[in-house]
Amino acid sequence: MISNTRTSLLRGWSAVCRCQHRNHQFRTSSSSSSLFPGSDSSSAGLVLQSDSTDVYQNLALEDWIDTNVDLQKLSIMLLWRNQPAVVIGRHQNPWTECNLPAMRMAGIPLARRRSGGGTVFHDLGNLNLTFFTSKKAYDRKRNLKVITEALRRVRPGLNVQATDRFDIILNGCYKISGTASRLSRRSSYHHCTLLHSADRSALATLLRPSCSGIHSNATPSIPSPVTNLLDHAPTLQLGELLDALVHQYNAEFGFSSAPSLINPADKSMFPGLSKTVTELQSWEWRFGKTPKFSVQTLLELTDDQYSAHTSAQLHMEVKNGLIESSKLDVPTDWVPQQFSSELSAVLVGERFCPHRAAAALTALLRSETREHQGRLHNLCDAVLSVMG
Ligand SMILES: Nc1ncnc2c1ncn2[C@@H]1O[C@H](COP(=O)(O)OC(=O)CCCC[C@@H]2CCSS2)[C@@H](O)[C@H]1O
Repeated sequence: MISNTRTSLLRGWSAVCRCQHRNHQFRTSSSSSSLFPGSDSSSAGLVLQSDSTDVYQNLALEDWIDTNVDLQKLSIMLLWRNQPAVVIGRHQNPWTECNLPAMRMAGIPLARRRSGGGTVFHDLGNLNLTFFTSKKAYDRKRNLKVITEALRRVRPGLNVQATDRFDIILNGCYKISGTASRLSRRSSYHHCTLLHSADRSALATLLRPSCSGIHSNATPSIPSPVTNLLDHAPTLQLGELLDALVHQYNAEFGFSSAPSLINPADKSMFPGLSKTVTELQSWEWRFGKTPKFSVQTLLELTDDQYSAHTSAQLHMEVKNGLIESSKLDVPTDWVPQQFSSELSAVLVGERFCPHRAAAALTALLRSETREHQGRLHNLCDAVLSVMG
């Protein structure tokens, strides 16, 4: 087992070496021992840049490095960007954190990362930086200093500061960077965002709750006013920013690494990574990992045929993303009591997901007489709308 991991690790990283040499980007030698210094050598630093913009591949790449690379003597700064995506923290509830219907409509994926903390929006105007070190060398303040110093270097007029909660703010109040981290037994990574030119209106639209009435102790996000660097430094191109970050990382830690472009989809370089991608994409990870929660909400019901309306009370318990119990109180003069009970019963065991639940309800509706169809459909729609 150990030798397998080690073999693939060496294979993977000598491939990084090969790629560096082909591009003449690296000054160091191509032997894997220079990438994995022995116990007597001093620590080394690498700068990597992912050429993927797929959120799952990039999160899996972080995971791969964290598990497969010996970070005791090697620090890495990984730079990466994603196509539009919403990234929630490990212990968060996607239904309270993001606008799932709007994301579905726009084809924007939801990703759950391994680290804790709040929900952020990514697109190509948002740069992500991951700082990998040994647990001993873990130092978020110093990593953020790399960013603030790099910004001051390229645009001395920018007023940027790291805060006590490891955000970076501009002009004393606008957030440009958010932080999260993951510590394992011996290694650590600290990752953060940097808003260069992200779509702020998409950010505001997508980071809204999908439904109200959810009670849980999932980690809530801490919303802040955000801004883009480009709005304050209109000539600051991403390339210039990247160069400054690489320069400052090397200067801060005494390294001399030029960035290497890596492709997380390269199976020979990152064996096993695609399995993590599949896991990160799964419903079970993205939604099923949500801490247990309950929904208690009022449903507004209408009957267009008779211009009538009423309200119903819905109470659900959701565990591992699955409806564990459901209780629906609808006035009995609105729909027969039996239908509300059957509706609740049919949902138990289903995913708290409008598609799955809709399939279950369609079968139930088919078995009903035409008499109440309008109201029954409306009731089912109201229940489904709660699921985002
Ligand atoms: N991209 C981005 N950058 C900075 N701030 C953001 C961003 N998107 C949203 N926000 C704002 O931050 C809050 C959430 O703040 P909160 O402090 O709750 O959470 C975070 O900051 C988490 C940062 C995670 C960084 C990881 C690095 C690589 S993968 S994701 C949100 O409601 C918005 O107001």
